Amino acid sequence: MTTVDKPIGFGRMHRKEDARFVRGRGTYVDDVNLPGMLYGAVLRSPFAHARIVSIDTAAAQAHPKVKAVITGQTLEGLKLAWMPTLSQDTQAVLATDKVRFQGQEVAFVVAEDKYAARDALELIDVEYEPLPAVVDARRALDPDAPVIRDDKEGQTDNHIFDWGAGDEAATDAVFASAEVVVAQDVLYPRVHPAPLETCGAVADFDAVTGKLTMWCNTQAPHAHRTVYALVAGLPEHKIRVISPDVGGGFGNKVPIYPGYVCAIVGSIVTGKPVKWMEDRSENLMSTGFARDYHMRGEVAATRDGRIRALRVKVVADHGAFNGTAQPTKFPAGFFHVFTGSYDVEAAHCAVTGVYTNKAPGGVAYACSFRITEAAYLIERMVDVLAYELDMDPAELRMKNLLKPEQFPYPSPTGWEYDSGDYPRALQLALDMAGYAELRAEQASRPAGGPLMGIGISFFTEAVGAGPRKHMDILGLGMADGAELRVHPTGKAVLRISVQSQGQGHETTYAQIVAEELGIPPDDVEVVHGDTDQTPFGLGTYGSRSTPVSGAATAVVARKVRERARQVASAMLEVDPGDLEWEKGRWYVRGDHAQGRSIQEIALAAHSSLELPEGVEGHLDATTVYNPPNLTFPFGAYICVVDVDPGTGQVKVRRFVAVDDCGVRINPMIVEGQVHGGLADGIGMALMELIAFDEDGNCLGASFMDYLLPTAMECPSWELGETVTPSPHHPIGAKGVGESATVGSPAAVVNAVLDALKPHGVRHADMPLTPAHVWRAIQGRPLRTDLAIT
Ligand code: PCD
Ligand SMILES: [Cu+]
Repeated sequence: MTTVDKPIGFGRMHRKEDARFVRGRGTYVDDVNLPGMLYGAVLRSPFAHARIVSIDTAAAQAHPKVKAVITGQTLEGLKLAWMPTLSQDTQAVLATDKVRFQGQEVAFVVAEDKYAARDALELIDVEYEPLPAVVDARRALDPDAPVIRDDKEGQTDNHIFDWGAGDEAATDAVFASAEVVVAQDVLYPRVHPAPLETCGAVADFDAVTGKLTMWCNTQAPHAHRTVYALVAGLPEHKIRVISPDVGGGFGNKVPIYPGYVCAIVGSIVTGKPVKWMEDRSENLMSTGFARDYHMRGEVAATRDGRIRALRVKVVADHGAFNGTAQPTKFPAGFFHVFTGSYDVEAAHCAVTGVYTNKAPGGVAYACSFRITEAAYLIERMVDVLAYELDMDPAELRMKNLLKPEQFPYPSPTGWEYDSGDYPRALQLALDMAGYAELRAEQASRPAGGPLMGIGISFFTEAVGAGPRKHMDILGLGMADGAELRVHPTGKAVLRISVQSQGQGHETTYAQIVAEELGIPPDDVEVVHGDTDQTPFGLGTYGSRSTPVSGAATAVVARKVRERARQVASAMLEVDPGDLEWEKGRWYVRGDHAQGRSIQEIALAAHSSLELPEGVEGHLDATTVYNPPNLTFPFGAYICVVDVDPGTGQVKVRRFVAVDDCGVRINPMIVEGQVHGGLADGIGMALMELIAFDEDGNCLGASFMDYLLPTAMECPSWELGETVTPSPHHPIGAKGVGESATVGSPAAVVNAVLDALKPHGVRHADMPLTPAHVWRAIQGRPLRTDLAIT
């Protein structure tokens, strides 16, 4: 496929930011070096659960290069020992009373260089009194389970919340009369977003001006600034958060971590800038994990394969502090989109959140708040039903998919899917895969030999949070601002509140301006990631940038276009109503030659030209976009695997992915996003797992144990597309950044289990490592999340 160098608008344009990235000239947090800068390091708990008896910092303080040692006690004096989480819980910045997970922050050393800071950690003497740990979420509510959050008044167990959606009575009624009911326990194990760049910050507090400048690789600079203002009591206008180039976020860089607060305190107490960068193990052990949902799904159906109702119960492991990032009203995120892409009579889910002695998180790792868990569950359950009915999983899906004429579709759990043509996408995927031939190949395999499996998944996402009426984070509404200014010479600057972590926003947002105004994308500079330079907005996660900020960009460009019309009417001395727009130019209706380009108009807007009453001059506009609904991208995925029954080794032979994200701004970038997510899916389905032993020791704290997929595990992707524009989005686009991560794990797992069908295996949990597959074939599947089974 060809990549056009310079489309004026949508198209396969090379990424503008790559000019600096491929030359190694990006600026990441760790590239920020300030005069006199000091370095911080965190002392972490070796225990999952222990009382702190004493902390002796004298020897560390005496280290010649150490400038400060901060403990929970220091912070208590500043009322900073605890901070609010994004789920209205509290989290220890540095532990005072107890440590509650292995790797928890206990002390912070500030020194002249990073080596001295790390050395001094070993000089701190902490006396711990170990306590029994809660490791298994399903045991967290046992009456004899140790209470983890005894810091919280009135908390006498490990219960966080109960939440449900749908109509329980109606669902139970359908189940009571159903011809077929299948039930299955399904685990979505704890995984980690594992961005290549770990989390970090440089805090620079200027005692003279009282201004704090915080370089931090956050996905949500404005939200962070507001929270710092609230937590530290600093005036918000005296805080500047700069999120420079970010080496991957994947939800890991949404929360505020104790290290950030410590860097700020370190800078305040030393009067010097302080850098804190975590290492790989710290990132995997202590920052926001994802999933950890213990689900029980039930399907009620007719014998001929009509899905009638769904019932789900979930125990959600939130770790030691409820630090889940999601809109306030939704403690289980958007999990209630679990009815997926199917037309069901009734559905109900009940989710119970519990504390365990594990790192806090539950971040939306490529999943728009628990949508990945939901999509995985329903797609696994459909295959369990197919197994039970001995029906072809493609046929079963076709039979139950929503029909195009049902949109906008009100779901039984309260969503309104904006648009879709599901059968078309599934048919395209089946055709691309050559489904009938694959099944024929499978049927012709001799028994006892190598196994082959074909797995299908169909997913619907709800992305673009969100309408202010329903969605906020810590009380902050989820609308996003945009400002566009066209300079006298026709070049433009767009300022947006979202922040790219590799998605290519500097290119695609310039393309949206180009599409709407006809200014070449190279002439549009996109400014983001700096709270002093950009309008307020909640940041990039949940694939919300295109649905919200992309819409804001189109709207603000259209406002500028209307301003340009007024100026053009003065230039051409005609009524504005007699002007017609074509990309980049206003012209007189009926006289195409009489017109002015957007660049000519920009110059005139800054000139001495007499402008009509009420037109102020210059060419700029601002807007705040509050989306009317989320957007609902969808897709059909087919995975083909070969399984060696002797070793349990799985090889992904082919992967067909048909995605519909509405109008594509830059198809090349969209395909790159899909490639990344498909690799993610293979990783989670086959390799990735943060496991714990019975004492709560984290067993996956390096890339030797936490296995990431590489090109070796990935086939050459086969991509297809359909385009169903979002009816409420100004350019018809839907988010896509997370689609493939949401949709692909089920396709891989369904393929492996399809291969194991001759061995009578109906279900096995991720990750399907060789050992686990081999045991499943022997009829002895493992609990994958615990090393103790
Ligand atoms: N239709 C359409 C859509 C879209 N697009 C494009 O694509 C991209 C993406 O988008 P979206 O979907 O809107 O998304 P955003 O918001 O931007 O982003 C976010 C996402 O993104 C993804 N992807 C990526 N990539 C990279 N490179 N890196 C990173 O980090 C990342 N991450 C991941 C995640 S996870 Mo979360 O945070 O968990 O919630 S969420 C997420 C951008 O550029 C845009 O513009 C286009 O073109 N078209
Ligand atoms: Cu931050």
